[in-house]
Parts: sequence; structure tokens; C-alpha cells
Amino acid sequence: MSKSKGRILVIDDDDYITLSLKLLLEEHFTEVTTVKEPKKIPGILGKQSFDVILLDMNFKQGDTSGEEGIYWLKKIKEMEIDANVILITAYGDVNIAVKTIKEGAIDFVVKPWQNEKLLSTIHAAYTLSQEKKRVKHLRSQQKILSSAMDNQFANIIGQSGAMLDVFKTIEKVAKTNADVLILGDNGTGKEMVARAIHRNSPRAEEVFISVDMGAIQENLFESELFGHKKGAFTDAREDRIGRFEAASGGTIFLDEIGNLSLPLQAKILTVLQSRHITRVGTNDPIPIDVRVICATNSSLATMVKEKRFREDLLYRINTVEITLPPLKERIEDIPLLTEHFLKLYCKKYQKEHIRVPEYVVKKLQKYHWPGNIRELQHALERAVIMCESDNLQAGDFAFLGNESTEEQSFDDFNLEKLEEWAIRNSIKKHHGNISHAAQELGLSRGALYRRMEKYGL
Ligand SMILES: Nc1ncnc2c1ncn2[C@@H]1O[C@H](COP(=O)(O)OP(=O)(O)OP(=O)(O)O)[C@@H](O)[C@H]1O
Repeated sequence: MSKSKGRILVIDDDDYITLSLKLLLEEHFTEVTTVKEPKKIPGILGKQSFDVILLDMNFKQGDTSGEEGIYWLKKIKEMEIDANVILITAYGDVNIAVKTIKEGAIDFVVKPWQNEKLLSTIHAAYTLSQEKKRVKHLRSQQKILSSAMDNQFANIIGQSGAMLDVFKTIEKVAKTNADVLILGDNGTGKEMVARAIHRNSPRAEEVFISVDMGAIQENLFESELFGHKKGAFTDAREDRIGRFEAASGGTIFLDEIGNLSLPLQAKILTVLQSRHITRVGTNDPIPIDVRVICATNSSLATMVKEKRFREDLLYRINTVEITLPPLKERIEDIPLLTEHFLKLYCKKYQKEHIRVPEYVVKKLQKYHWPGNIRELQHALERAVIMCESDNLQAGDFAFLGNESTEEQSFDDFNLEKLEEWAIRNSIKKHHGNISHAAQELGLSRGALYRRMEKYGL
């Protein structure tokens, strides 16, 4: 039998016991350390880490109370180490056994032991300590990932009336466990708002699981969301938990809920009503403790009228509704958002000197933004990458560039219109280079900027 990589610590004052345990355990584990005096425990645990600790219960001659073992068990637990403790004694008193388990030992072995039994107890403790380590590792990974995701979603920018209302609602609803439905077109920030609710809720330390309901294949839906048992279907090679169980204690974000077919809507409704899931291939309902936030870009009210969305499901998920207006309806947020993304991408691409002139911001405010904030974000990223001067130009935004390429023919000779036409075309001719355009127009750069601002160029 191959050895486990486990590190075992044996603490017993009896030389015969420590020696025989060392000989036995060294055949099965890579490292076995023995200690005779319990007062050395803090020192050794401070320096080395172990998977399993075998701790004697009585160290003083004639003592059979087990108090000393329990004292040292408490000390070990206080050190918050990963090792699992098994107590070992010559006196198999049930009361003591119960007390030790209560204090955090994972098992209790009576001397004289049977080798097979002792080994299987230690192997179980070792496996458990490996699992504990894995969970700890996954938790810390999850914390890092969540905080990276949260940072990405940390700053919800907005000062428009609509966004100030959204901020107020987030603040009120975050503290509760109420189900929230977030409505809005693509790229308006629905997931960002969902994350903000989670981050400000009592569940903030737990996971936030986002599920794109439109992206899950219909035949895998139940297995993805509720999990499955090994063998439940051809590809179910092992037991797997679903997204609801994975979100346990935290928040589940059901994005694009409007894309669910009617039969799947019925399945989700059952889970939301009963707060239980049943893994595919089993009959055992498992309770779930998750906060549910849904989002969609569809009008669920219209879908209900057209019998494409269940009315009872809508009333189940919309305890609180938050609507995010499209960007073109909150153009007062565009300057702030532009500044925010500019800063972000200037830093990312190490072009920290780039600015956006007022006239470009005005043009951005006139654009209709079908892709909303996501489109603005990508447009700024692209513009920062492409920009060759210190100032972003309308031409750095492909869609604005096109608008300014319209040829204009004049049959009226209004001077202001002619001036605007000359400035627009000169900037275009010089590919957005303001210095060159100013030179050609016979203006200083400052004078050109003032005119560009006047004409909203
Ligand atoms: N108010 C905001 N402030 C700053 N960034 C925002 C804001 N709203 C959205 N964003 C950014 O826009 C992008 C899209 O946001 P998000 O994914 O939350 O939108 P969505 O409505 O969930 O989109 P979809 O419907 O396509 O899933 C993200 O990168 C997000 O960081």
C-alpha cells in the first residue's frame, strides 16, 4: 500500500506507546513526529504543520480524569490550525468521549487499539484535513475572485435623477432579503446594480453567483441549476452541485430571466416558492438559503399579456423593481462616465496625458448609444488605444466620425454656418489634429477650441 503524504503528530508520555505508534504509522504516512511532554505542543505547532494529531488524555501518573487531555485539546483548537485531533486513552469512558468531541476532537480511540481500526480512523482524519485545506483554499480563491469582480463593479457612476433614485433603492433593499427584479436594456448596468445590492447586504462575505439563463441549454437546465447525482444521465460521471447550491448563503443573480421557456419558468417558480432544490437523479429535496436577484431586458409585463411569461413567476421575483433607463435618457451621466472610463483606460494603456475636449463630450451626448454604457466603455477603450494626440477627437470614435463626414453644400452664406463648416472640414482634413487645423484656419488652438465648443464639434 502506498504511503499517504500525511504528517502525523503523536503526543503521549509513554515511551512504549510513542515508539509502537511511530513504527506502525511510518509505514503509512510520510512524516511521524512524537512528543512526550504536552507543554511542548504550542512550540511545535507554531513551527510545523500537521494533518492529524494523536493526543493522549492523561499525562500525570494515576490520573484518569482526562482533564489534561481536554485542556491541551482546547489549547490546540485555540491555535486555529488545520490538523484534526484524535484523543487516545486507556479509559474508555463515554462521558469523556462525548466531552472531547464537543471540544472539537474528531474521534476517540481506546488503548489497547486494534491496528486496522486505528489506521482507518487516522486515514479518515487525514482525508478530512485535506478536504478542510481544499475548502480553505477555495474560499480564499473565491474571496480574491469576488473582490476582483466587485472592484470591476465597485463604482456605479451616475448623477442623473434616475441614477440617484437607483442608488436610494439599492441602499434600502440591500439590507433586506427581498427578491429584486432589475429591468433595463443591454449594457445599462443591471449586473453592476445586482452586485452592488449583494455587496451592501448582510451576505456580502458570501458568494455572488451570476447565471445567464439564456445561455443554458434547455436539456441541461435542471442539472446546471439544481445539480445531479452520478449516473443520472449519460454524461453525469460524478455527483455535482448546481448553481443554487453553490450560491448557498449568498446571492444568485438570474440574468436574462425573460429568455426562459414556459416549462423552465415553472421549474424555477417551484424552487423559488419551496426554497428547496432536488438534484437530478434523486428524490431528496435540499433546502437552499439564497437571495434571488433577477434581471431582464424584456418587458415582462408585455410578455405576461402575451402569455409568454408566467404571471405568478413575475409576482414572485418582483418584490422590488429597479429600472435602469437607457443611456440616451440620462445624458447628464455621460461626462462623468466618459471621465471614469478615460481614467481607467489611460492607466491601462499607459497614456495618462490624454484628455477629452468639451466639444467631444457634447458630441458623445448627442449620440443615441444603442449599446448603452457598455458601448460607451468600449468606445473609450478603442479611442484611447487609437488616439495619437493629447486630446481625443470626434474622429477617434468611429460612429461620430461617420456623422461628421456628411458633405455639406452651401447655398446660404450665413457666416456662422460657413465658419462651422470650415472648422469641421479642416479638422477632418487634418485627421483631428487641432494644431494643424488651427494653423490652416489662422486661429490659435485656444480660439479654435472655443469655436468648436460653440458649434458643439
Ligand atoms: N453606472 C455605471 N457606472 C460605471 N460603469 C457602468 C455603469 N453601468 C454599467 N457600467 C459598465 O458597463 C458594462 C455593462 O454593465 P452590466 O454588465 O452591468 O450591464 P447589463 O445591463 O447587465 O448588461 P447585459 O444586459 O448585456 O447583461 C460593465 O462593464 C459595467 O462595468
